[in-house]
Amino acid sequence: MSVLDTNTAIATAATNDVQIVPLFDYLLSENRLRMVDIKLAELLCSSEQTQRPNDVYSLLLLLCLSQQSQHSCLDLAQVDWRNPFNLRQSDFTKLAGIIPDTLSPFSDTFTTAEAINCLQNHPSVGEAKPLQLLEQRFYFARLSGYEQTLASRLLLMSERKLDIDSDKLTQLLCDYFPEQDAPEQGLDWQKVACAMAATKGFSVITGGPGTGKTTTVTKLLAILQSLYQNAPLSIKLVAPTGKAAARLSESILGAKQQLKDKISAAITPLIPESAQTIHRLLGVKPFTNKFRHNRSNPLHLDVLIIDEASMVDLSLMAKLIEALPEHARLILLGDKDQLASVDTGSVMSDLCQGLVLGQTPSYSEARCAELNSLCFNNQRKLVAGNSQFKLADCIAFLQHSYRFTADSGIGQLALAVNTNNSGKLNYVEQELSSGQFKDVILDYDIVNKPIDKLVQSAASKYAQYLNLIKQHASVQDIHKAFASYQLLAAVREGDYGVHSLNKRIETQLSQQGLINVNSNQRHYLGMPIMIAQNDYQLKLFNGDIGIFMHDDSAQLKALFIDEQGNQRAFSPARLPAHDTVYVMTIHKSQGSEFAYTAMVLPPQNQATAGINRQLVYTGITRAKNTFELVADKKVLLMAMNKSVSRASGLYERLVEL
Ligand SMILES: Nc1ncnc2c1ncn2[C@@H]1O[C@H](COP(=O)(O)OP(=O)(O)OP(=O)(O)O)[C@@H](O)[C@H]1O
Repeated sequence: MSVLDTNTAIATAATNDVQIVPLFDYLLSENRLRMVDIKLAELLCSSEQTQRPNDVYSLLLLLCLSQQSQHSCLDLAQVDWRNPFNLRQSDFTKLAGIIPDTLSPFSDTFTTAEAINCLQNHPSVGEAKPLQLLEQRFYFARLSGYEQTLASRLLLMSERKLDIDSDKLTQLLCDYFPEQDAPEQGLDWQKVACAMAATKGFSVITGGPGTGKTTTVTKLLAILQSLYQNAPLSIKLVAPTGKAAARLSESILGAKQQLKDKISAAITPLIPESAQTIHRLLGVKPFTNKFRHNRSNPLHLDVLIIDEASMVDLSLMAKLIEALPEHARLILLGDKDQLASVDTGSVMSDLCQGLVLGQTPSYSEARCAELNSLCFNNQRKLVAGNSQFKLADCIAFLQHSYRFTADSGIGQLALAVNTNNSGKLNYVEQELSSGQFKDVILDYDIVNKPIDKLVQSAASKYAQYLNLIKQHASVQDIHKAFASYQLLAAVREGDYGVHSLNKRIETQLSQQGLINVNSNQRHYLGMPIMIAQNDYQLKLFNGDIGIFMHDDSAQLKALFIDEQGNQRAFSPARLPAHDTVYVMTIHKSQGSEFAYTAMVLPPQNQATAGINRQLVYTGITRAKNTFELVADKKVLLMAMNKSVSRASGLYERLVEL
């Protein structure tokens, strides 16, 4: 909307039965700003020395909003000074109620340079002050501090000289990655990734689903233990959630099994099989947000592997890295294209900035020579690029999917979405209609299709675990059956949101006599729940899934399986906040996989701003064997076209000037 339109709208509205209020009062009334933001801005702008209090006050409110959207900072270069709070036409064209008096609190001629100038001169901005400015990035000091800690520690780790027997490493790489096993087209990127991670104190191994991240890291651990056989390394495996940790344990165990002919009997026991959550590794101090392990009480380990690293937020990553002993190696695993962490920051995608599918990452001349020597008998297979990013030589990108080959609809659909390629989407549709792809179901008829059909289909899948409960099957088997199917929703509210669909599925199962919902009791036999907030005392974490069953004394308990495979029972009264989970949001599904994953996107008139490429890609890549999409094609295309990123200065702190 142009400023002219807005002024016209305000003038028009003023003649009607609406009240015009100052912009910030309006934003407060709409819950877009919080009172705590206003108070903070007042506090920090109260100083006499402030030259431009009104502008700094407004900038602070923008910073608060940007932090609430999980950005690490406010990128002043990205702000539209004529409409900085992203007001819409509808904010000014109400027939009743209140409307804001202006589109922008800044003057018509205000610029980014002016914003930088007034912040630079403000007493609360600067070193050891509550606010910081780094070029055009405006920070709360805490988040700037985390970024700085992370950047400097990662750089130190990457630059540390390692004592490695290169001849032995070359031989081991040759043994674990024989030439005949390399993918037909191109380089064996898994071999390159192993060589990279073996020769640096810090490395990232990123890749889409089934590109062999776990297989590669298992080989890497075998290689590292072989290199240091005289003094075996202490290796720890972690993931951000219990579910992801359980999945990592399972995958490492599977990879070890598959590689049993390659890994020697002396090395096999030195590769850990059991992963834990990051919180468990760091040791949470009850009732605080502090950990037992920190800079002054470092962890006891030589190598740390973090899986699903895209889910780890800036603050947790910084605390984890601070708790590493100086000599430790760190390896991040994950898919850079998935949704960023629930909390502030986007560490994984920041570190993987600039990687493009089908292209060789940009490595330095010296690094290419080293890798060509270790992996390719000095043939010039890797050619140097010109990246200024100081960690470029630490980033390995796996590009060949072993799980989803060219004849897999899931892999092709994920690729179409991830690369916003509508031609590829058409190809998937054609292959589906000719019966070539058997692992995908695309249902675009969301408008005419009654929700009941979707609900019935989900209920028929959930009947399996509910029948197992009736048959008194083991808790493990019941959990396994429940996890074999999952319906994912993109939104919480509306007909196609989590709340409504959960209710409908519950009603359907109840009508079929599979569950017995009692209006006097919230919990019932067979009810699946997901924990909604961390409880460090009970060691139940956000995202953990429990199912209500009867224990030996016929008491109704929520039964969970922890990441070590042990079962844990809790009576309903002890449980932290939790929700029914026949349907979960795509956000909550991150770090999990399901044999059959169904995903529903709301129709166009209910689609919200949060539906984007990363969200849909994350949903698709949860599917192991079958993926079903129920969505209006227009909404799917709109999501593919919308890629989101978070403001952060991590990459820039690591760029060579
Ligand atoms: N070099 C390879 N040659 C043949 N098969 C492979 C190779 N690497 C991995 N695989 C197979 O591909 C499948 C996926 O591998 P893996 O689990 O290591 O991938 P991932 O990237 O960790 O997957 P996820 O998407 O679950 O994170 C496994 O069945 C594995 O055995």
